[in-house]
Amino acid sequence: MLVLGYMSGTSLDGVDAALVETDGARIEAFGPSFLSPFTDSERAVIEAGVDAALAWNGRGPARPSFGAVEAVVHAAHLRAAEAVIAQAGRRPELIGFHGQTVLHRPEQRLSVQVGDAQALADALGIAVVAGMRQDDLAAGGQGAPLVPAYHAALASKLGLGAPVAFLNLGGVANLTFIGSDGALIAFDTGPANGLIDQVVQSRGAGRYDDGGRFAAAGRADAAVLAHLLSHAHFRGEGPRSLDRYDFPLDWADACSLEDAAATLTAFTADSVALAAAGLPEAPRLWVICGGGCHNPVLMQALRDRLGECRSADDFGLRSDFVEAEAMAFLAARSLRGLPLTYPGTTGVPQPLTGGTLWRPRNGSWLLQDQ
Ligand SMILES: Nc1ncnc2c1ncn2[C@@H]1O[C@H](COP(=O)(O)OP(=O)(O)OP(=O)(O)O)[C@@H](O)[C@H]1O
Ligand SMILES: CC(=O)N[C@H]1[C@@H]2OC[C@@H](O2)[C@@H](O)[C@@H]1O[C@H](C)C(=O)O
Repeated sequence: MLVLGYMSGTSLDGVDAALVETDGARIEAFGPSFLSPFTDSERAVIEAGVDAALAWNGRGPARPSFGAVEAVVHAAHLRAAEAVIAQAGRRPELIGFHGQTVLHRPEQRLSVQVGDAQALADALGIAVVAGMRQDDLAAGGQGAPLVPAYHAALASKLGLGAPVAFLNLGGVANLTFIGSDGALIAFDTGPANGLIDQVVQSRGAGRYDDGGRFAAAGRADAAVLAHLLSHAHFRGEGPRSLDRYDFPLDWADACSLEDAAATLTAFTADSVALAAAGLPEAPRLWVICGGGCHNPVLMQALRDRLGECRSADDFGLRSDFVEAEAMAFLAARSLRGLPLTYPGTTGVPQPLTGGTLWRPRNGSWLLQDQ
């Protein structure tokens, strides 16, 4: 069936939408994709929601209202749907909806994605699967990362020999390892671009380190790097999944933009290398997805530490839409009751399905037999 997957990631650039033809077991074909960018005022609304969520932190006083964020998220998803449906000339039968993460606190069994799945189903007249992190958290998993099942399906579709790793470089970096015995291991390795973006934005120098030009002109500060790498996460004491806001940035005020960018680029690469060192086998190939694969300085830093690293685009994939495609694939799995998460991915005790199905109250429900 044709499924529309959505992802609005932690970098707050916009909503990614991608169509995938899938039965939830195999990827049959890729349909059109579209990034619906947030306007500056929409992004400001989401940032205010993230700030409110961080101040609340999952503990009293009362949970803040995310109504304004919900409205912005909803509008951007409708724009994205309109674009991909027009390109495909066909309507999807199902939607996988992630929503906008404003807070991720797995130790409190809490991960907050803002969005109104019922409103989306009603507006588009298409059934929506949402809340794919929630059953996993309730069962003692981390609720993230969710994409490994899709990475495994991609590895199989492309015939990539194991051991192989996928690395997503968004705000946070998450890795999926597929071992030669078929083992699936996944976790967030540390930051990817989120901290770099924060420093660049705080200096009024754009939204991100375009092409890695600031990092290329700076020098990594070894003392700061050692301090950052002493974080509990890298001693295996932290959770397997991270929030974009989990690492300190106070030190950056004392650095030039270039040196801060160089230090943070090295931090991302070093934290992936630390994760790689703990894997049961060294991957013979790293497939890199997410916005970070457009940063040649970061890609070179990874190659220096890991060996063969290739952008997902080199395999005919769409590096910027892998997460959105994954949400489509997972929605189809959810509908069939197939596992979304595994002990080796989120730490859930057994392979577990998840997600809630929201049928449109006013439109045609195309999957009536399910
Ligand atoms: N040309 C480029 N040069 C350098 N960095 C880039 C470039 N293009 C994108 N990026 C980086 O990629 C980021 C966006 O990546 P992506 O869209 O994968 O993140 P996300 O999906 O929002 O985050 P997450 O996966 O953590 O939820 C940008 O914020 C920027 O840091
Ligand atoms: C809570 C949350 O939204 N986490 C994101 C974020 O972005 C990258 C990394 O951190 C990953 O854990 C996750 O997204 C993808 C889709 C995942 O769950 O696999």
